Amino acid sequence: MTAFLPFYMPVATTPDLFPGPAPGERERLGPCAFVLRGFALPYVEGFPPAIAAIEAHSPFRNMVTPGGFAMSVALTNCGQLGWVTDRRGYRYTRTDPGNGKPWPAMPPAFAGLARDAAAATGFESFEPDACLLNRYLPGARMTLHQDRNERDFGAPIVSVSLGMTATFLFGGRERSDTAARVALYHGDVAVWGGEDRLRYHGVMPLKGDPHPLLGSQRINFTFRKAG
Ligand SMILES: O=C(O)CCC(=O)C(=O)O
Ligand SMILES: [Fe+2]
Repeated sequence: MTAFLPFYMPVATTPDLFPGPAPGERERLGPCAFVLRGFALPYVEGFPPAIAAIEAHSPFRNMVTPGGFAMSVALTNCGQLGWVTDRRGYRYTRTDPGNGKPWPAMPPAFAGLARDAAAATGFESFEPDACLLNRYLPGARMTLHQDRNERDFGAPIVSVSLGMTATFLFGGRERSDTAARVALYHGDVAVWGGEDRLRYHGVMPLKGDPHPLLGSQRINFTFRKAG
């Protein structure tokens, strides 16, 4: 079980604007799964305008699952491929089904963050072609699932958290495996790949205090090599 212990235990939390473990810490969730605390912080200054530009082109929307339920998380995409769901299933598309146009380009700063986080956890030359943006308002959640609509499971998943703190669930290869609960704070980056690539994961209903910069929401970017 040692592989599932964090490299470093969290240190005292900062009581003010940015709660949670100190930036720079690395926690290990599995042999090839990590949380890099605060890794995104040096990159995020230009992110709010970039998100606004993506949103102006391809708004966040609550898509419907194949089972007919509207997701509580609202999503949009940037990059060559975008993840979508409707009654026909889950898949990647080159165009936004809302407007028929290609998804907005992935800003170079987003791709740079994804590459650097992947390299920092041993996944060299990660070139994401898809960036899913998830917006959680209080109460929104993501049930346990595997990310398995990508063509090649050789590339990792790089997942960036911004805004309100979330409780991330990181389970095993089977849906019934017990999931670890990991608080993800503004600026944290989770990376999982290799033998951990198909681990079940999800997010508990969002609750708690608004974030000083982003208010009452959490935005998650999930970078993938989909095509
Ligand atoms: O919001 C998160 O942290 C996880 C998102 C996720 O698992 C997904 O979009 O597939
Ligand atoms: Fe996922």
